[in-house]
Amino acid sequence: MTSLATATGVTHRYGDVVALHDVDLEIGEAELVGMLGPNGAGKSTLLALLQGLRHPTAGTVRLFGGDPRDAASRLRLGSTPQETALPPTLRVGEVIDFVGGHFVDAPAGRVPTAELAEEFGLTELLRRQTGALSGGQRRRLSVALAFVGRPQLVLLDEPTTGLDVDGRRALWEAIRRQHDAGATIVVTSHYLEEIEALAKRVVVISEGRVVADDTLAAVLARVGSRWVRLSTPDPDRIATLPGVAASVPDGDGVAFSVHDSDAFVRALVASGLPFSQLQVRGATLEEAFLALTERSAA
Ligand SMILES: Nc1ncnc2c1ncn2[C@@H]1O[C@H](COP(=O)(O)OP(=O)(O)OP(=O)(O)O)[C@@H](O)[C@H]1O
Repeated sequence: MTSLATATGVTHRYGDVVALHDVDLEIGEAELVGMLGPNGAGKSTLLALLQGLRHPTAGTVRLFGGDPRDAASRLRLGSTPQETALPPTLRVGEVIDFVGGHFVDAPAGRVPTAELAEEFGLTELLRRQTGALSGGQRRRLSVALAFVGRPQLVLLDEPTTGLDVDGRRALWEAIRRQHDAGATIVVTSHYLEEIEALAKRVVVISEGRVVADDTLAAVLARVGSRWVRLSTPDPDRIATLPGVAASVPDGDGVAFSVHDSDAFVRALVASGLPFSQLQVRGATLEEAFLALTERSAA
């Protein structure tokens, strides 16, 4: 795997606040990495270090093999911070031209304005001043700008915050297309379904530490429990079967949290207790996220 960005033994302090503590992270070519963590976990700080906006208190950060503070190391990097200020009197097309102008001599050149606008659903807005855009339209433009220099690595900090459901899905599609076309992407989000929809690898950060870094499937499997949902007139007796950790009402049925769903189903059948419409499912990313972040905070 070719490494595009690495953090090795990185600690970052803001005065007394330790925002990151001994973090290791490697972003390889062609990855689409989802970064999750509660508010204040350290995600934005890590992205700021990877793009040379901050320098670690301890440890090493490399971008394309160089120091991210050197402009030359950042030529193949695109990013959208959590908040962007756009010049309000410039038109959308002018802003794209302006930012794109920085990349005309970049190794891969720049994406033509019309093409970028088409990709991010901005074509109808090219002549509109950015001050007259809605919050969602501004966000779409900010994300589009990250891609104007045909970057090899793109860091997106909460790209879809403030977008409605359609806007969010449209942006996911655009991000996926950019990834399929070769871009390596790191995306932070508070929307777990966004990470589930986009990411192949999930990095969970809690209180400045990486508490999970694995494939989405492996992170889900880290939560050892499964849910067995069924309809029954006798939920209380089923809840006393061996291996049941919890039971909660679920629609017109009951969901039982168990560690070994096969053993539970065998015990259920052997018990002779009545049931119907049995379904088994694994943990959701939300459950995995809560379990991982609670465990690290404990
Ligand atoms: N400029 C700063 N000065 C002082 N403390 C800061 C600064 N920036 C961040 N912090 C602190 O560092 C910690 C990590 O913040 P960071 O913004 O990296 O978290 P985050 O995971 O991106 O959070 P969120 O999901 O809320 O955006 C927090 O405790 C935050 O208050």
